[in-house]
Amino acid sequence: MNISTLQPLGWSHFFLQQIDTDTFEKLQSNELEIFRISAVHRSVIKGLGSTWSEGEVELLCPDSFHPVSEHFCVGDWVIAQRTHEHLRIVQVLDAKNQLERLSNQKRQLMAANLDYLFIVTSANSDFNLKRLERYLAMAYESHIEPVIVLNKIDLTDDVDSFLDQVRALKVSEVMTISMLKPDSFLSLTHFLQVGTTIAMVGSSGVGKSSLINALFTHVRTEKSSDSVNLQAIGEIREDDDKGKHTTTSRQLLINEQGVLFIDTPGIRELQLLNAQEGIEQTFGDIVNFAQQCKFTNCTHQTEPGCQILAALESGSLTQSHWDNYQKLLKENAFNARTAQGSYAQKQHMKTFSKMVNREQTRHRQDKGK
Ligand SMILES: Nc1nc2c(ncn2[C@@H]2O[C@H](COP(=O)(O)OP(=O)(O)OP(=O)(O)O)[C@@H](O)[C@H]2O)c(=O)[nH]1
Ligand SMILES: [Zn+2]
Repeated sequence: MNISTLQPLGWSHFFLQQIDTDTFEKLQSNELEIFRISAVHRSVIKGLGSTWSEGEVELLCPDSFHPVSEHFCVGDWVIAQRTHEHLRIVQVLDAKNQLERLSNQKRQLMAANLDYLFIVTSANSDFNLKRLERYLAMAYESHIEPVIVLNKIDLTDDVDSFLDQVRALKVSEVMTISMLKPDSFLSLTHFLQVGTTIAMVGSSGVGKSSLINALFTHVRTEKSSDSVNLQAIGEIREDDDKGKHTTTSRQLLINEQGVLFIDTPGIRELQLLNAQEGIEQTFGDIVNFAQQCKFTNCTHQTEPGCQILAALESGSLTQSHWDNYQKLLKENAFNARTAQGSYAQKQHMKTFSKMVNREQTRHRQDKGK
C-alpha cells in the first residue's frame, strides 16, 4: 500500500516511526494494511484505509483485543492482515493522545489522536465557567490543544463580559461565533485543515450539533463517493449480534475540506479521570499560591502564612474558583478510586448508605419521641 495516501486521514511521522522493517515490507506487498478506526459498534468495527474515499471497511478483531473499549477507539490507527476476504486487526499503534471516560466503573476509550478539543459554550444563561474549567483540565491532561468556542454571540450586547471570564482561564485559543452570522466561522478556519482531527464537548444546548452541521454539511464516509447530507445520515441503523436493528450514530466524519471530526456517543458527557496534572495546569494560579504557603504540607484551612487564605481574603483568588478547584480534585480522586477498585468502592458505598439509613432511622425515632 502507498502510505502517503493516508495523510488526509491524519497520518503522520509519529505513527510511521512505530512500524518495524518487517511490517513495513508486508505493507509494501499489501499483505498488511493500515486503517484509522472510524466506528466501534457493539458487533462491528470499521476503518478507513488507503481507499478511504470509497468508504469504510469492516475489520475483524481477535479476542486478544477484547474488550475493545480498553484497547482502541475511534481515531486510533491499526494494522490489519488480509486473510481471504477478511481484514483482521493485528496491531494497534500507540496513540498520540486519547480521551477516556468511566463507564460501569471501567475506563473506556472515547476518541484518539485528536488535534483540537473544541470546548463549546454559549453567550447566554447556559454559560458555565466551572464546566469550562473541567473540560480544560481534561484537554490538558490528555495533551490535546483546547479551543474555547463561545457560540450564540447574537444573543448578547455584551460579548466582552463573557470574554473577560474566558480570558481569565488563560487559554490561547478563544473564538466567538454565531450560527446566525456565518462570517464568524472564518475565525475557525485556522483549525479546519486537511487531516486535522477535532472533537467537540460542551453542555447540552450550547450549539454543538448546529456547529457540526454548519462545518460538516457534507461527509464522504458513505460507500458512494457522493457527498451525503450529514443530518440525513447522522443516525444509521445497524444489525446487532442478535439480528435486531439498533440505531447508532456516525462516529468519524470527514467534511468537504478534509477535516476529520470525532463524535462518539458519550463523548459529550465526559468526566474527569486521572486528571491531576490537567487540573493543576487549569488552576495554575492556585498552584502558584499554594507553593508560596509557609508550610509545605499546608492544608489551606487555618495555617499561618497560608497564601491561599491570604489570596481569598484580598480577593486575588475568588471563592468560586477555589471551590471548583477542590471540587474537581475530589471528583477526580473519586473516579480514579472507582476505576481502580470498583469492588472496594461498592463495599464502601454499601457501608456508607447503611450508615445513612441508620442515621435517618435514629433521626425519625428521635423526632417521634
Ligand atoms: N440564537 C442562537 N441560537 C443557536 C445558535 N446556535 C445554536 N442555536 C440554537 O440552540 C439550540 C441548541 O442547539 P444544538 O446545536 O442542538 O445544541 P447541542 O449543544 O448540540 O445540544 P445537545 O445535542 O443537547 O448536546 C437549537 O435550538 C439551536 O438552533 C446561535 O448561534 N444563536
Ligand atoms: Zn496554604
